[in-house]
Amino acid sequence: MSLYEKLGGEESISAVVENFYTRVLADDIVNKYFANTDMDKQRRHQSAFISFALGGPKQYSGKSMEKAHEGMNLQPEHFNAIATHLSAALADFNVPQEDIDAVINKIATLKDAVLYK
Ligand code: HEM
Repeated sequence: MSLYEKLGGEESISAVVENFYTRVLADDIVNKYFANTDMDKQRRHQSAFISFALGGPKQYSGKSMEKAHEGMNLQPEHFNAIATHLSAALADFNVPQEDIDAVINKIATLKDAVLYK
């Protein structure tokens, strides 16, 4: 069973995304990047992406990771902050640590695509 299914599907994923974004927007290391972002649009994108990262049915059809982060020159500290907030959000929903580790490992495969663009 995928982690997506374990969490209970789309509704739970939306709640995780909501929790995740509350954390991101409260964090001065990363929140400045979202100052001019339409957060509803961003949430939809992230929701689709996270569904994919957790093994859900939704296909992400947005921009490539390189294009999505072009001009931001993101650094490892930003990536780590985002990963930490995602971990904490999943922990809030009682996701077991080994499942959280698997999600973070999957997300980490995108590091090169996202950083220094
Ligand atoms: C594996 C890590 C990451 C993933 C999977 C990811 C995923 C995404 C996706 C799917 C989008 C939407 C692209 C679109 O508009 O179609 C996006 C946009 C964005 N990401 Fe990330 N992201 C990651 C890391 C980061 C980090 C570390 C930051 C740093 C703060 C960041 C900041 C942003 C911002 C600000 C936008 C919106 C740009 C705009 O206003 O259009 N992302 N990201």
